[in-house]
Amino acid sequence: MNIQVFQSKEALYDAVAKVYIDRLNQNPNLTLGLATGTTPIPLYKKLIKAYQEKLISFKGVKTFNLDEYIGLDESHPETYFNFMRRELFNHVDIDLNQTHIPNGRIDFNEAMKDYQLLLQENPIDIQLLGIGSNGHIGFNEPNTPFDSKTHIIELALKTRIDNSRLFNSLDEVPTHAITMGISEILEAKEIIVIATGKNKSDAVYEMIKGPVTESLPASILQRHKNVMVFLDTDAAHKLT
Ligand SMILES: O=P(O)(O)OC[C@H]1O[C@](O)(CO)[C@@H](O)[C@@H]1O
Repeated sequence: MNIQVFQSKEALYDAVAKVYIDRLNQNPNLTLGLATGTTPIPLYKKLIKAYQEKLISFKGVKTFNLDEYIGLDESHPETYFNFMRRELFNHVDIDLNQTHIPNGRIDFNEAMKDYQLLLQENPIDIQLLGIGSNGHIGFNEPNTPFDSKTHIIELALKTRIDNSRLFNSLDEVPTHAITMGISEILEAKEIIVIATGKNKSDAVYEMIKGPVTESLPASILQRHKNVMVFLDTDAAHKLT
């Protein structure tokens, strides 16, 4: 793992954005694995700015998101479908037909099989990951098998509590989600993990220094050959 710690979030997100700008200039037809949550928002803002400054284009880019809630109305602002349009897709020149998000509103078996097949056919060049405070990646909660493919998961109470800040109440946070599986995440040629804030420091420590165990899903990243981890000093504070 290549681990970088930054004194400011500004410097951290500038560094991550630079990686994307460089990679997109090398290959304008990248297949990107994208993430939601609070963590990637500053990166998406920087990529929108880079697009506006004509440093990058998304015309040839394909995207695959990690996950989607189950049970939210399609007009709900917290569906990851709506999140991605609001935070990135509506502001750049991406072809929306080339953007993919697991579908939380159709028959579960169909949704899982469709996404598994799509991922098999479209190898991901760079997978972006945040990390849950319990070590989840995508919505692969603790004790998800490392060999899992896209599946339906019951969200951990910790995750629902963490994410309740974005809803009116804990009751409104969905109990289930559809998520890319861990084995599919590991297929990406390159993985970029971003973590900021003290509430991620335990999970970050276990991801990097802990044993590789299904009880801390992000620990499997120790076995991937090409992982870059971008941390602020709060998220990194247990490491030294
Ligand atoms: O970035 P946040 O909001 O702390 O969320 C952590 C992780 O949990 C998820 O929301 C679940 O996939 C990820 O998208 C995110 O990386």
